[in-house]
Amino acid sequence: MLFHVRMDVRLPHDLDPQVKADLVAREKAYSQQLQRAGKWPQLWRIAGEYANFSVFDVDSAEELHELLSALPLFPYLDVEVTPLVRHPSKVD
Ligand SMILES: O=C(O)C[C@H]1C=CC(=O)O1
Repeated sequence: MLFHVRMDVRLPHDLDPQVKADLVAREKAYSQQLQRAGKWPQLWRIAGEYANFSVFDVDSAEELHELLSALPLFPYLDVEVTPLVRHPSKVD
């Protein structure tokens, strides 16, 4: 199942810089682990925003929820999920 996910990162302005650096480093490592596993095949920065458009390829909505909830930045993310289905006009 494919899901389009928009994540807006909302880190507090007064967050300790060391805590922020650690969170971002752990987020990067976790996201790259999921990308290598094929679970997170698309990751794009939205130009001019601290936000991304992603596509997740997972077995279920429950799995997507598990993966997203485990993101180190999850407490600081606004997340919008859109389930995707194949378009009838899509050429293979
Ligand atoms: O920066 C972001 O968009 C948030 C998040 C998504 C992947 C990652 O490494 O950080």
